[in-house]
Amino acid sequence: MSKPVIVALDFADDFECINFLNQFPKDDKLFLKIGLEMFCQFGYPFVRNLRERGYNIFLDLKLHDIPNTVKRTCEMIAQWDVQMLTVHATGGAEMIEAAKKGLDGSATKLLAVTQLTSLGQTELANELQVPLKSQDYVTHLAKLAYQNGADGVISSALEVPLIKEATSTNFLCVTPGIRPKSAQVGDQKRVATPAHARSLGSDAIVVGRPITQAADGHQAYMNICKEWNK
Ligand SMILES: O=C(O)c1cc(=O)[nH]c(=O)n1[C@@H]1O[C@H](COP(=O)(O)O)[C@@H](O)[C@H]1O
Repeated sequence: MSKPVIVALDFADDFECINFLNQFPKDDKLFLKIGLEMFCQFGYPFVRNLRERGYNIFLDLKLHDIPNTVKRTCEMIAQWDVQMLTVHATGGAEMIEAAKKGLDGSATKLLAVTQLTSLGQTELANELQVPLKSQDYVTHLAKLAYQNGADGVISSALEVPLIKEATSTNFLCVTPGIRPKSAQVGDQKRVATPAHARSLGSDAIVVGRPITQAADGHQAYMNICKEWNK
């Protein structure tokens, strides 16, 4: 699969979401992220519906619980034929390993969220009381995820070269916090443009509002793809 631009479907209702998708040509097999907002409202039937329409799905549930609970949840999700699933790396080694075991036999890639892109160095130090530089914390969590069977991580694009060096070039780095030059940064702290993310070695970028809230979502998507694939 070529390196995808994953569109984060953070919509308040499914009608708005389907209208958004209808702007795209039918044969444009998008990679879509279903996150907590839509999953909490529409659940598995919504995931199944989009899979049946031929979209690739990144199910972003950011699981974070005791190993047994996460394993059993992953066993269920393993039946859903989604391409990617997230857990929080801070759930620890045993939890990551349990998640991977739960997905056993499926093609679903397990991605561990490191430091959310909405958290910067100040929040890490003051709120979370983590006495590390952001890049070291992210790299540490990526190594933990790698050593315990995850297929990759979610990080900002800025940490990708360090993660690849500390793990493997094949360890997937999927990066949200993407903002084209003209876009508003909003609640994101560690951001990069599509072109910068590409040059840093991201395997896929996740983009929400710069596409979903654009006046012409399809055009915004095309512009980002063009910059990403340059
Ligand atoms: O796991 C994620 O996808 C995620 C992790 C992270 O660290 N930062 C982050 O922004 N995300 C998700 O990526 C998307 C980014 O959306 P925009 O900020 O609108 O582009 C949202 O759906 C977030 O839930």
